[in-house]
Amino acid sequence: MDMLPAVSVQDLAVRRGGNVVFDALSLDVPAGQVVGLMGPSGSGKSTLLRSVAGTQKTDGGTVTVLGQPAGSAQLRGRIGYMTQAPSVYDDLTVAENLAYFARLLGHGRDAVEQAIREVNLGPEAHRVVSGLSGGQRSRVSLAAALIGQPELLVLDEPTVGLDPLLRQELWRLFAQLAGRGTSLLVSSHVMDEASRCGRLLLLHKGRLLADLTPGELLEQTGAHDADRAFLVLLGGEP
Ligand SMILES: Nc1ncnc2c1ncn2[C@@H]1O[C@H](COP(=O)(O)OP(=O)(O)OP(=O)(O)O)[C@@H](O)[C@H]1O
Repeated sequence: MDMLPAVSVQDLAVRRGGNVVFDALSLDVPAGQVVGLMGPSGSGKSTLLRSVAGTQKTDGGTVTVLGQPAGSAQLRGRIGYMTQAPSVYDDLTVAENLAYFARLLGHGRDAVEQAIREVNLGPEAHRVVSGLSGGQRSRVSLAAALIGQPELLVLDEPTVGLDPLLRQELWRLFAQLAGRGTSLLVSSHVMDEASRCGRLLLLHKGRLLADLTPGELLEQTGAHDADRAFLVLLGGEP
């Protein structure tokens, strides 16, 4: 059965501070999968995620999210968005932060407890955020995005600063969420995370360089790992 894409971007144009980030970017994010948005620093990943979340001023084209224009009020509570910089309150505990975000969305204590469990922050639940490590703080932001089990998760480099074990746990969680039907758009510039995704969108200088599965990426480039494959696509050395 063909499902509507979770996100459809058509001819998107975005300028930021006088820089043209996208001039006519078009792509689809299939529903119910972990879709990796990969690309080097400055390729436009965060700008695309902001456009999907509805927080980016755009200069042309359309971004349709779960059948609605990006940023529309009907999408509130249907999307969880985690920005690159932790966006939680330093002077509150983990649980207090999440209770606050849950209240905004009309959810109760169960939703808070579930989000804390999913990111493995149980032992830190009653610690003040300012006293947590960088990786723990980014997991608090992730937990905030997970509250209420949104249909689409838009996650900007959620595994930055995490040790390999935690990264592995989070990718497992993403796969579980997709198994339940959640759509995930996850950015990363760590190419070895590409193999964890169901599908990959590779951005380079504001253009879509490839839209394929991790298997197709290796097959089409003849490379043994995603890092090399990306270089091959860029026209560099295999
Ligand atoms: N506030 C800003 N003002 C001007 N230009 C910006 C601004 N933010 C981003 N840009 C430019 O937009 C382009 C895309 O940036 P973006 O942050 O989307 O890339 P990215 O792929 O997410 O990078 P990274 O992996 O380093 O986070 C870059 O050329 C960047 O310099």
